Amino acid sequence: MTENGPAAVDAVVLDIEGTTSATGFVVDVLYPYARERFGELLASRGDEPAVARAVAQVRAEIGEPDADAARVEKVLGEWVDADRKATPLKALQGILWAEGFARGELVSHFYPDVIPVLRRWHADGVRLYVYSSGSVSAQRAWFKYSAEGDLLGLVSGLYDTENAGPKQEADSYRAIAASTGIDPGRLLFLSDRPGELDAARAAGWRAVGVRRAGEPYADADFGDHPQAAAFSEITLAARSSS
Ligand SMILES: CSCCC(=O)C(=O)COP(=O)(O)O
Ligand SMILES: [Mg+2]
Repeated sequence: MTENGPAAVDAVVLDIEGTTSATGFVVDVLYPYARERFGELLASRGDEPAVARAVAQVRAEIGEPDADAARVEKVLGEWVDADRKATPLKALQGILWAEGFARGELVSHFYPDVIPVLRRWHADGVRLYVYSSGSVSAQRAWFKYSAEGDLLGLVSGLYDTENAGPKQEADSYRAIAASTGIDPGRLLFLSDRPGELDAARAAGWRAVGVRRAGEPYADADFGDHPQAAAFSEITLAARSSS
């Protein structure tokens, strides 16, 4: 499909799960990796500022200010089972995943069509950003430890629900646009979830639904959003210096 908006695209903002990468990998590999390590993290590293902060957020969210480590671990497990994109869960997962990637125990997954297109867009001067429910720390590791090596040089910035806000709210996209300094109409968001596409468009962005066979949202109603089954189907309008 061709992205035929009124102006050229200056930057593409990428969702990860279901868009650049397989949900199956996240659910079957990453989730168990973190889940097996929550107990040890909470028991032995609870004083680390990032851990303590996330634990406080979990306690606040469940309305149990005195919840002990075992109770917090149980809640985290329930959130994983429900695939809740809760910010403190993502923060704790991100700590463990980043360490696993750095140790060589994890290698990120990208669909085969993605990296060649990201390299081409980057070479063409299109800026690339990430906006995922996965924490910034997890995103950094995801792009650094891919099967094709370190891809962080392609990426100009990383956004998550902590620094930008929930992915189904237009204000989050307004905040990202302001942070990048790019006109919203020249930002293109790629995502597998119609609710995220709706929010981006409500903020004045362009949006394309990435609808990959076998992904959980492949059969969802994408309304009138343009759609693509792979990045190779997305052609950005020619850019000019004006
Ligand atoms: C490296 S991000 C790990 C994936 C994850 O936990 C997640 O929630 C991704 O959700 P997305 O917003 O990218 O669909
Ligand atoms: Mg997604």
